[in-house]
Amino acid sequence: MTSAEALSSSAPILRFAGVSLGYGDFTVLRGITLDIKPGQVVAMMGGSGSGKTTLLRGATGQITAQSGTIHAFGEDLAKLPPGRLRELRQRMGVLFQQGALFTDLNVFENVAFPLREHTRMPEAQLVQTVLDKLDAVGLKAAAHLRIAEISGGMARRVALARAIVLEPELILYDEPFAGLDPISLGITAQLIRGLTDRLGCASVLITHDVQESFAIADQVCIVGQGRMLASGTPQDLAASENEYIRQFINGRPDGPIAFHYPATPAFERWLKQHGGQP
Ligand SMILES: Nc1ncnc2c1ncn2[C@@H]1O[C@H](COP(=O)(O)OP(=O)(O)OP(=O)(O)O)[C@@H](O)[C@H]1O
Repeated sequence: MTSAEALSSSAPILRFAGVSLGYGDFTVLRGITLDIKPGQVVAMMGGSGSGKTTLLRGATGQITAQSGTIHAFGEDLAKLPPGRLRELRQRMGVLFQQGALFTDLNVFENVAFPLREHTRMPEAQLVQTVLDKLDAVGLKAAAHLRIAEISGGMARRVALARAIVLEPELILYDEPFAGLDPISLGITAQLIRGLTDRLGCASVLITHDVQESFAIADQVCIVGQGRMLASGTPQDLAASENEYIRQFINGRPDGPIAFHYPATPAFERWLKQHGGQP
């Protein structure tokens, strides 16, 4: 069997089937169907407020589907008792835009933190595991530094090492490239691809960066207008004739992507209460 065949035959880590997601009576996204398999890097793209973060919240079970089903590791997230959901979440690494490192701990202890919290790993093994993960992000020799002593780009990489220290099967990245200089951006993209291949995990990234994500992704999904507008390989999307996709890829300000935030039922109620004109 080739690796491509192995990939296509393996069970999905994450499966969205006809999913609607939203908050209260406001539906952000409808009809989302998506399979993410081990070893895949999937880029989630879309305009501001299109629902990318909402999709991640659905994947971690933070919000439940308004309709349809979301399975992670083969389990229906809506049917799991809270304890079981917590166990599943331990198989996911989440990297938020603000890495939120502990400023009172050094680099090493920041990465060691999840191991100390969730495992009883002997100290010698823990030291080696943490150094290995720091090595994977190129920061082994920074282990002893305080967080105040490292740069913003380094802090991102420490947060990445911490997100992978429990060897998650699914890693969710919220805008991993935001605010990085072009070199750090390329390094981070290659790191995400390399870690996905090395750990055999799946990586889902929310990103606005067309160039870097197209360079490393197996699959790109574009959300907008309350649905999944397109999904396919970077090559498929680059060749698309669809206006929205073209506008998105080329970053043009004019086109079908709306500038105005759409009115929601909650806004209509608020406006009425305040006597504003629609
Ligand atoms: N906790 C919440 N309660 C109610 N509405 C929310 C909540 N979080 C997000 N929304 C709404 O859901 C919609 C999608 O937001 P989301 O954060 O998923 O967008 P996004 O694509 O990640 O945007 P951006 O790229 O600007 O971060 C927006 O209209 C937003 O106002």
